[in-house]
Amino acid sequence: MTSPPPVAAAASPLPSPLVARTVEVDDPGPLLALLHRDTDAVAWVHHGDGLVGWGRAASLSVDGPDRFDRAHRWWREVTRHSVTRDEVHVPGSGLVAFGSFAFADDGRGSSLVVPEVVVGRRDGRSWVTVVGTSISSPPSLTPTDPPQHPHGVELVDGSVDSDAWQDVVAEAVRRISAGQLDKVVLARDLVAELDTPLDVRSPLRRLARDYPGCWTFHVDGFFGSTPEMLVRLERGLVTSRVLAGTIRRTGDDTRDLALAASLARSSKDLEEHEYAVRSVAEALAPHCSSTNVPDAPFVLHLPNVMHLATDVTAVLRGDASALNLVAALHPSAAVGGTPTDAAVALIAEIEGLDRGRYAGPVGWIGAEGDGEWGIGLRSAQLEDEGRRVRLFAGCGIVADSVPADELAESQAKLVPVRDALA
Ligand SMILES: C=C(O[C@H]1C=CC=C(C(=O)O)[C@@H]1O)C(=O)O
Repeated sequence: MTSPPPVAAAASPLPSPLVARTVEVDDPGPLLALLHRDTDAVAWVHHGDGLVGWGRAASLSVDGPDRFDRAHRWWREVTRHSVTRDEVHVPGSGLVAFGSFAFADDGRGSSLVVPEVVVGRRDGRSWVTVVGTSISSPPSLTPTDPPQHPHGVELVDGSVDSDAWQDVVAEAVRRISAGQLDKVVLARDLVAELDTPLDVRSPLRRLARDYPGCWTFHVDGFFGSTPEMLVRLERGLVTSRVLAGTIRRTGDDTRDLALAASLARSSKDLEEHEYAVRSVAEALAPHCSSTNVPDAPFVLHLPNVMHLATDVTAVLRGDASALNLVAALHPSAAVGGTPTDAAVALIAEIEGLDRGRYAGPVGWIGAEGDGEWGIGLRSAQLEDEGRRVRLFAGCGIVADSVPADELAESQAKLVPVRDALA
């Protein structure tokens, strides 16, 4: 397929009009197996369904406090000037953009990408969308060469070592006890040094296999498998899966059930969770009606940890897009804290980590404004052309938090990506 020149960036003129065509295809098999190495591969996969894509028909780099609004405006212009023929008409067919955004207002690396080819599957239907400046035929969809698995991986401390990180947590507990704030989420990183550049398809496949109930993603060297859905907007229905409050699994089912029950009763975890749910419900309120927030959380079982979880649902009022909702919701108290401003300021003051896109929104948006945006957790960032991978994990800190327990919890949250690189 011929590649139109990439059209770019915040300050540049709008991209030339795009032509998108979606056709239904036979089931192409595992979506991640269609990705080539060294392409602009993007992925968003959940229980085998989802979207993968490659190539760049258009893209936007956008940083700063108004990154979501600018991305929304750019996308609205791109879609307004595009011509789409969509024979499938399901969420994710037609023109879509993938994106990931920095956690912090001064963070870097936020972008939206419109791939040249997107392959999707949902509820037994599969499709391919081809995007360019003229109509092109869909490519044949066959599994590519298998990825090379990483070897010679060495894990070293990241920005703050584990002892120093416990001191940071203790400082946060002091600030909370002094009444400066109620909750703050503090993160740490580990660095994996590799002998040869990472073929990101390898950890992606492992993550999708081992964490099928999470959303396995990749955009521009940022990848992971997140259990937390910041917001999904589908035909006017808004859903958000809020997670906060964690207990590690032991691998013994009977013991894990007892731990799940203790998590559901833990006042420390319930408090942490309540802040996160409230932040989401309050952020959705101006955009939604009929918001439903269950009275009590359920326990979400993942292979490495269990979380307190609440599924918030609402009906969209007005014409907000998924990116507008992302702008309203980020950072929720699952990754920032309560109150938000005090928590974000404390993170910047004491965390000692450049989060990059960790804990920022990652997902996709369709031409009508529908989309799915997770929180970029259980995630990692490729650096030095894939010779280095930075892994991230964070924990909600409240007045009763114990630094050593938080360190152990962060280690459990690093397991998905660590194992995927093993
Ligand atoms: C910040 C992270 O997790 C959040 C989501 C679920 C549970 C959390 C917790 O119990 O602290 C965190 O709020 C992370 O995985 O890096």
